[in-house]
Amino acid sequence: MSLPIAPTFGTFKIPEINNELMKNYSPNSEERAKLQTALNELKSQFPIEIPLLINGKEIRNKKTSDQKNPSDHKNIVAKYHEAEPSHIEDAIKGALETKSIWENYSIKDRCSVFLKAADLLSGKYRYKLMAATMLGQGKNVWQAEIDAAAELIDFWRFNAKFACEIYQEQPIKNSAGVWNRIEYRPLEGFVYAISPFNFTAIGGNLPGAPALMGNVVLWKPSPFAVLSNWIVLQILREAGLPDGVIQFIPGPAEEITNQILKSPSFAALHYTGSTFVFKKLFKEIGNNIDIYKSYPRIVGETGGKNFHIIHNSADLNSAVRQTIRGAFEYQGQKCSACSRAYIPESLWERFCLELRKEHSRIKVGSVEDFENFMGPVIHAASFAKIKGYIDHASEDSECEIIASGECDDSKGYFIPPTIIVTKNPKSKFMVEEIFGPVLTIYKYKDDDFEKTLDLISETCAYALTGALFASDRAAIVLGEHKLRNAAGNFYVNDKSTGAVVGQQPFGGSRGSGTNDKAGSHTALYRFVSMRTIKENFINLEEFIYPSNLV
Ligand SMILES: NC(=O)c1ccc[n+]([C@@H]2O[C@H](COP(=O)([O-])OP(=O)(O)OC[C@H]3O[C@@H](n4cnc5c(N)ncnc54)[C@H](O)[C@@H]3O)[C@@H](O)[C@H]2O)c1
Ligand SMILES: N[C@@H](CCC=O)C(=O)O
Repeated sequence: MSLPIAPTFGTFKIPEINNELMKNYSPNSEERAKLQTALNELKSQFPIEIPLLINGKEIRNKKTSDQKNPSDHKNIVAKYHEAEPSHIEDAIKGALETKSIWENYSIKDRCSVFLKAADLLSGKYRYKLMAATMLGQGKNVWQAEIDAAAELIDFWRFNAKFACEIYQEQPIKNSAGVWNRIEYRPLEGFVYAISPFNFTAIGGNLPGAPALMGNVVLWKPSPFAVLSNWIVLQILREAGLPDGVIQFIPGPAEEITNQILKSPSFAALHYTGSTFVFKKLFKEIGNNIDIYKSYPRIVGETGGKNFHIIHNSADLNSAVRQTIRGAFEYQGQKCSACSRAYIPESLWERFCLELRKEHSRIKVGSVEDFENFMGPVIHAASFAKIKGYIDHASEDSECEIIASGECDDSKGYFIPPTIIVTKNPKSKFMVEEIFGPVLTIYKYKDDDFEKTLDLISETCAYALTGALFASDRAAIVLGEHKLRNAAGNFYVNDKSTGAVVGQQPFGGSRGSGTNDKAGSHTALYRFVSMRTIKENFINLEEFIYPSNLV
């Protein structure tokens, strides 16, 4: 393809951007019927073969791996081809060649690709991508709608708006005879995006956001989300994304990453996943620093140990229901999931009673049965890890399990929603990210509300999300103040999950990430390198300053 030197005769204004309207999938609704058809169609094609995509070419390698349906692990959703070193080499070379083409697309053209992709997803591909997310990643209908439809559409549309606003941000002063300008250059080199299994939207955003800003990207999807991520890429291609802008390279994470991080042209990491892996990559990038042409940007959103604190002035019924949603939706596999809760002594009996009552209404099972509030956890290792925590709690003298059920992996990886009461606020159940449907609660004395706020902030290494439930304004003021650094997303009388793009920019600090806020201007700034241009219109006729005169 030749270089599209396309002058734009105008400064264009992006169409008005709003959040995608959620569909509700109630019985007999049109959307429920369409989703059911998409599920049937997709299942009839299993296992779907997924190639690598490098420079627009689909590559089928001898080495493949399977992505399983976590609701029914004998059911293979996809067989995906794995990248080898020669593919990574080609992907880097091809991306760097494409760079000079893509970065010459105007912002209008780059935005148009993503806005069109959002419209394709809102209509033509909505149910297909939801079906892939349900069957491949174990989300029920509601969770799939939130993620694979609404959130990804919002990421693409709002990022386009933010990008246009960033471009408009220009120096506020010009001296006489001078025009100062700021250019938002894409990074020199390529961006490496590594995405997690748990959000199809994050899969689409990690390579999408840097690409929108004019970068070329190598994208390594999670092995447990390859199918949905592949469909995301097809949508972007249909929307006009040129070949080579996003190279799709599933495969062995460590080998692929080691090779990529040794390239002198590595310019940025856009990562979402566990804290452990992110720290490892951060160190590796540091160790390789002399190799790189520029200092790489490192953007990482990682784990959480998110809290709910209930003040004795809270609306108890609402706090209980928000806690059920926050802790157990998508089986607690949101980085934002509530996994520790602090309840005042005066509300303890009623809170526990209500919590158990609501817990008994939770249905767990295959995501194809729309009645189920919870589906499976993602894979066998996750099942074993979470079950290990529950087994441990059942033997721990400081713990009591007040609600649970049978862990059953005979067909799918099903873990019951589990509520543990602990006497030890620093026990592993209050400190470690379990990433499953396990909520641990701790009783505090009403008079110790302030001390409990300090305890929450000091308990663990994470600071992603948290929620305070209270009607007493003084308690809200105190909580907001004392928990300032305990969560990057802080909610008052709402659950710890469910950030919406354009409304609650998302991310945490401390061990939870670099807090660059997915779905915001800030995240996009990380993928540009500003150039200041000063143009002088007045010729200099004398170099001596008045102060040099005697
Ligand atoms: N803060 C956020 O915004 C956010 C959002 C979603 C998920 N998460 C976190 O992600 C985790 C769950 O997702 P997951 O199970 O996919 O995480 P994970 O860390 O197992 O995997 C994330 C990605 O890293 C890759 N990876 C694994 N080992 C690697 C290595 N040695 N080198 C390079 N890449 C490697 C994986 O293949 C995957 O693509 C949780 O900790 C959760 O809190 C955080
Ligand atoms: N942004 C999502 C969480 C993403 C992490 O898994 C939320 O706010 O619940």
